[in-house]
Amino acid sequence: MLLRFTKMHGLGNDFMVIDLVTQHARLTEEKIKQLANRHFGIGFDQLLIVEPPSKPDVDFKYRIFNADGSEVEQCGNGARCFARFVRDRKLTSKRTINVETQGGDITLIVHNHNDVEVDMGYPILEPALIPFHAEQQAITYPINCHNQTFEISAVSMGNPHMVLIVEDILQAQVEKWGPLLEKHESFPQRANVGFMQVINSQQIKLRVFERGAGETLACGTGACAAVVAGRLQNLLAEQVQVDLPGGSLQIEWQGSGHSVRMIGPTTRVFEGQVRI
Ligand SMILES: N[C@H](CCC[C@H](N)C(=O)O)C(=O)O
Repeated sequence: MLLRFTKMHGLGNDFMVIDLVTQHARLTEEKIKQLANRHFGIGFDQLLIVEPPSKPDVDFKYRIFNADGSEVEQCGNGARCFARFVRDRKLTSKRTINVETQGGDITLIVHNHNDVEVDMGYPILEPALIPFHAEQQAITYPINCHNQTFEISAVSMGNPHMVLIVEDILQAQVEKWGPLLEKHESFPQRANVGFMQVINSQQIKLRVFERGAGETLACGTGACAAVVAGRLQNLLAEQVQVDLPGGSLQIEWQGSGHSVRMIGPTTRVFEGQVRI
């Protein structure tokens, strides 16, 4: 069968977006990995799937699969593209869209044709819920990896993140430590690994080695997790500009008891059809 899709990105974190509201298909893990392949398939960091809601009070179900085929709980850059997609495809005319994800319900607010704001929900710091092997909240917490000790912060935005502070983002050995830390045994469901350089209390630079996708040009949940980790170490203000290799996101977190809000752009690259 032929499946329609849209190729999109959020600051270079790129997605294949499929509407399974008006189309029907069952995609296996193997098929997803094939579609993700940048030489033999469409190529993407994540596959985003739009499904009808499975409960009241939400407009859609939002499912996310990494390039390695693993289904995951949350994708921040993808959430912005999701909002643009469902409006462009006339699946809704709403500007405030509630979606359910495995990582919890989030609210998407379409301000204009480009920028979308996302209420990403509350950060999760309880180790058992991240999940992370520690007795208490891990801000910061020493972990050993191949005889090197890292002071990390463990934060979930519905998906697990570890955040570590570096002096110079350009000197950070992301390609060496990213794959090792992603699979560190203290994160039983693996982790997204954020390397954060604090420029000042309102600006950071961030690189993220993503679980199941490798280093991406941007990571929305990673930006949220980094701001939470920085604020809890009294390094950051409530509103932070997060400079990623693909561009900048505005993140706001007023502190515990508040959800994390993200604003950033969305880009539609092309429409396509693929035989599956
Ligand atoms: N790799 C992530 C999912 C995608 C997150 C990222 N692309 C974002 O914008 O939040 C994970 O395995 O939890």
